[in-house]
Amino acid sequence: MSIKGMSQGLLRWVSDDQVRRVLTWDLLLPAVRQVLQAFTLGPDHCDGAVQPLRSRIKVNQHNGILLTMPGMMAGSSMTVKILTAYPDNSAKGLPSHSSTILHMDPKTGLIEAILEGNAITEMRTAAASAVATLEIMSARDDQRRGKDLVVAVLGAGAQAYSHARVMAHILKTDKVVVWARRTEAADQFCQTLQAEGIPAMVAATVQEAVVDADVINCCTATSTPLLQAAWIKPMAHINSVGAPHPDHQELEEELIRNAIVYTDSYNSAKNESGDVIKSGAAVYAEIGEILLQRKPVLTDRITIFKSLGLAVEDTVAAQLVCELLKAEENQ
Ligand SMILES: NC(=O)C1=CN([C@@H]2O[C@H](COP(=O)(O)OP(=O)(O)OC[C@H]3O[C@@H](n4cnc5c(N)ncnc54)[C@H](O)[C@@H]3O)[C@@H](O)[C@H]2O)C=CC1
Ligand SMILES: O=C([O-])C1=[NH+]CCC1
Repeated sequence: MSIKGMSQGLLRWVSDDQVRRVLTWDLLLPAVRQVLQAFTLGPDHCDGAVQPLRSRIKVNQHNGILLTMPGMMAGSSMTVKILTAYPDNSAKGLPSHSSTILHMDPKTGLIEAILEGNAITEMRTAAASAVATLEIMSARDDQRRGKDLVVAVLGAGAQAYSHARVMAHILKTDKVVVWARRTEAADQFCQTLQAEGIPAMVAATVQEAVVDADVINCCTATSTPLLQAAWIKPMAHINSVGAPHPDHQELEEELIRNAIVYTDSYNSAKNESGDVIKSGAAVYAEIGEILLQRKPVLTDRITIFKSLGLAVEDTVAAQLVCELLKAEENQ
């Protein structure tokens, strides 16, 4: 849909449904791979991304958080995402996260599009986990010897769904084990995945879900550690997307301290990740450094991708969606 806007011409309005219709993993994964590298290259490189640490307002009265996330890709596209996270909303039947992305033309500064940001947030976060997983698990190929992988997904919210879907898309798996606090939510999640042809099954406990897993996706809104070292196979890989706040944790301290820790952004990890800050764990590399071959992939222990979320992931996803919609209109 378009509306007459301040930008003289037509201002595009893009809904989450439109994003879900046009954005595919095959288009998004290479774009997110590129943006993880651009982020590591940084603002002084001609192909680099510009992204300050996001601003964060705690709404203490209502247990909420307001994040503003500006980002620019090498002078070619820029966005600001405004996102609120209100975990208590779920009990009221409201979405826990709500976001909008303003997409601007860097040549003029004019706003070209306003996008609902929920579908993009779900998909680009899962895409970043997928890029990290592929990079790390392909370095582990020897240990797997071509066997199907067991995938675990913890949580049954927006991120859990997108992570289950992207993992089934990128990995050879015959078992996706899901766990959620509420049994009905886990059952519903499992049935939805099965209907999409994903071999899902429900586990009764976190331990049961992760004990045989090669790839674990921790996608809950917990603020206290959920995942324990003793339950996890020595060569497992963990994508940890929850606990993106300095006072939240989803990983037992011993687990993250003894693992090889990758992240999307050192700056975000040291300022925003309770898992990193409270445990004092060392972060080995940004995934961008691995993709740029600045550091080797280390896999001799449990590996963790600690994801905080990059504004420039939203930038490239929004840009891609706008291009796809324009192309559709010009057909
Ligand atoms: N790293 C990143 O880029 C991003 C991270 N996030 C974070 O990922 C997490 C999940 O996000 P969404 O799926 O969008 O949220 P959601 O509200 O849709 O789902 C949250 C899930 O966690 C479960 N949960 C809540 N408290 C729990 C607890 N104490 N123990 C176990 N399970 C619990 C809920 O029952 C639900 O299944 C949140 O912490 C969110 O802030 C969200 C977007 C991007
Ligand atoms: O990057 C993102 O959009 C978010 N990270 C944590 C909550 C939302």
